[in-house]
This record gives sequence, structure tokens and C-alpha cells, in this order.
Amino acid sequence: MNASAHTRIKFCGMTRADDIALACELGVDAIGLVFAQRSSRRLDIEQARALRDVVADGIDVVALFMDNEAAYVQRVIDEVRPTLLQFHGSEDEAFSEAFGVPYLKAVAMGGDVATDPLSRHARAVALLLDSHAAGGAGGTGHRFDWSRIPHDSGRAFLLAGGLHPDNVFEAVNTVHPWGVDVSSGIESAPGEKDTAKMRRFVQEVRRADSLPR
Ligand SMILES: O=C(O)c1ccccc1NCC(=O)[C@H](O)[C@H](O)COP(=O)(O)O
Repeated sequence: MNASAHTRIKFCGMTRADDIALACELGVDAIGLVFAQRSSRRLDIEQARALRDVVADGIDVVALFMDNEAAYVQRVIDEVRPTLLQFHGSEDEAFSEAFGVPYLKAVAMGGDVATDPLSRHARAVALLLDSHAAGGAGGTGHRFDWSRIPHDSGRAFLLAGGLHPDNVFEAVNTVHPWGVDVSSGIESAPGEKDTAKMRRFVQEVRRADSLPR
């Protein structure tokens, strides 16, 4: 994701070319393509390869996995050419780093939260703090208690879980994350993004970014 002062935006669970084209036009920083078996937004490699070609240069293509086999992860890397990986399951540092592709690691902030949730995966590009409990899937549309986020961890993280156009202004202004990630909150149905919600979400993040800090 490009290095800039603004809050990065990742639109995840993208399944349609027109939605991706609009996301790029709106200036998001990353497009998430889901390969987790437990997702209603899951793509097969052929679909993902076609969608990947719609993504404008300079915008990250994030391939999202949840405890998928290493051989399948490598096939997606070879055939879809993601610029970032995202691991949502129990993947450890060794597994995540083995592919030689920069990655994001999801951290379960729902349920029981580890005493130092932001201490692992030191070589991840960023963490993705999400509302699932350990072992749970993402893409739920539910938020978590943002006060659980440790302050001054020094770690770059994307805030995820239940964000939408009507709460992302508050989220950016209270949490000041490196980035925000959204799937359900910009949808009309799983995998089907809503153009008005996409536009409003980006406008609200940019409105928050325009405030003095
Ligand atoms: O999005 C999914 O369907 C999904 C399924 C299984 C594991 C992870 C999944 N998504 C992870 C993401 O990065 C989502 O964007 C994140 O959980 C936020 O989702 P939402 O609360 O719907 O905005």
C-alpha cells in the first residue's frame, strides 16, 4: 500500500469487475480477493485471475487465505500475482514468510484477546485487527470494542470488522489506524458491492483525514 499521510483503504471480498473498477476510480489502496474456504465471497483461481487484471497499477491486490494448504497459496501466487497476502487463520510466522511475498496478518480482537495481541508477526507489512474470535472467519459485518486496541504499540495496523459509511469517520478519528478494511459495510449482498456505499465510505475516510490531528 502506498506510503502517504492518508488513511489507507482496503476494499475486501471483491467478486465483480465493475466493483473493482469503481474502487480503483475512488482511489482505494488495496483490493482483497478471498480464497478462504469458509467464505461466501470465495473466488476460484480462474475468476481471480480475470479480476486481478482489472486492478489499476499502484493498487495492491491482496490474496486472502484462512489455513489454506501451502501448495494452494503458491498456486494463487503464481497464477493471480497478488502484491500482498493476508492470512486470517492460525498461520504462524514461518508459514506466512515462506512464500517471499509481503503479507498482512489478521488478529482476532473478538472473544478472549491475548495480553499482547500485536506482538507477533513482526515482519508482516501490517496487522489487520478484526472482530472475529480466535478460529473464527471474517467478513462478519460486526465490530469489536476498539478500546481493546493497545496504544503506542508501534505496529502498523488496519482496523477491520463492521466498518461502514456511518461509523468509519468515528473509527478513523478515535483509533487513527494506518488503514481501514471493509467488506460487508459496502455491500448489498455478500460479494456484491453497493456503489453508493463505496463512494460514501471513501468520502467519510477522506473527511476524517482532512481534520487536524
Ligand atoms: O470476507 C470474508 O468472507 C472472509 C471469510 C473468511 C475469513 C476472512 C474473511 N474476510 C477477512 C477480511 O479481511 C474482511 O474484510 C474483514 O473481516 C472485515 O469484514 P466486514 O466486517 O464484513 O467488513
